[in-house]
Amino acid sequence: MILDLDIGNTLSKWRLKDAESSEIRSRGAVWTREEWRPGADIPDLDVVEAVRISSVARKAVLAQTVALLQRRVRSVHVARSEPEALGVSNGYREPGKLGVDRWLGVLAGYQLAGGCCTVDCGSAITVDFVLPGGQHLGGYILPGLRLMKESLKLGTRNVAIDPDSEADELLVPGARTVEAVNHGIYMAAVSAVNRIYSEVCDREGVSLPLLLTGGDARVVSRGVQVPHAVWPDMVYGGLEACFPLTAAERAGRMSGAPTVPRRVPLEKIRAGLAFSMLL
Ligand SMILES: Nc1ncnc2c1ncn2[C@@H]1O[C@H](COP(=O)(O)OP(=O)(O)OP(=O)(O)O)[C@@H](O)[C@H]1O
Ligand SMILES: CC(C)(CO)[C@@H](O)C(=O)NCCC(=O)O
Ligand SMILES: [K+]
Repeated sequence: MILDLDIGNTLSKWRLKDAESSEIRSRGAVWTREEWRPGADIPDLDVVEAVRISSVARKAVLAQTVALLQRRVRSVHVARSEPEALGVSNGYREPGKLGVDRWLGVLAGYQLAGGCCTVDCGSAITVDFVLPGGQHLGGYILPGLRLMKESLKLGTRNVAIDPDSEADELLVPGARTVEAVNHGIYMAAVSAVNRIYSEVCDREGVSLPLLLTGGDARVVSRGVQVPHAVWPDMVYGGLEACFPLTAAERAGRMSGAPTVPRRVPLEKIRAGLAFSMLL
């Protein structure tokens, strides 16, 4: 089995992938913490022959995790943001400073769709762009839905946005504090994603496929106007592309990759942008 680990600021997600069949056998998530000890909610390391890790947690968390895993597993691969990989050129002035989850998302997106816009809706919402020739432009980082809510301190932190709500319900004016907060932060997130996407496509003169991932991707997706795909395993896809271990991975196939969303004509994106700028 291959253990893929995506250590975020809040949650550490894992999945076990069968090295022979390429099937995903199990998945889980635990709070990110210093010690990643096997136990409840953590996979059995006896069946693991290789580990691939993406981590944006503090250095100590990664160091402890790697030390623990190296005692039990033969090969442990840790992804890093590089100046260049798999045809993509990192847009950061200091490439190593780009969050590796963003870098892996961009690599997966580029392998799937060529030039694209990748959005990760986690603790932070990040939006990244890579052009059809492989130039990554950099991107945007904004607070995620939960962070926005917690920062308001209005006693609403425990009332999450129902992930099954329709965008229409979430965008109307709230008639109670909890609604005003939930609808406000939802409006902030989806407006930002719509605007950033249109703005950058307009500036670069290209209509790019849009890909969403992260814990809040499904709910944000409902408020995104352009055709797009939700790809829960996008960061894992980047790990597969960087460290291909199975036959399917070596052939360039990533587990759970969606079909590439339909490209909207650039004129339509520009018309939408012009309209929103009139308001
Ligand atoms: N069980 C859960 N626990 C915590 N947050 C959850 C859960 N399910 C969904 N979420 C939502 O997912 C978001 C967290 O997203 P995600 O799981 O992508 O990761 P993260 O660990 O915060 O990632 P990163 O720190 O890399 O942004 C939160 O804003 C929250 O609204
Ligand atoms: C922005 C987050 C927290 C999103 O997970 C992560 O990608 C990160 O810690 N990035 C480092 C800063 C940067 O990407 O510029
Ligand atoms: K993440």
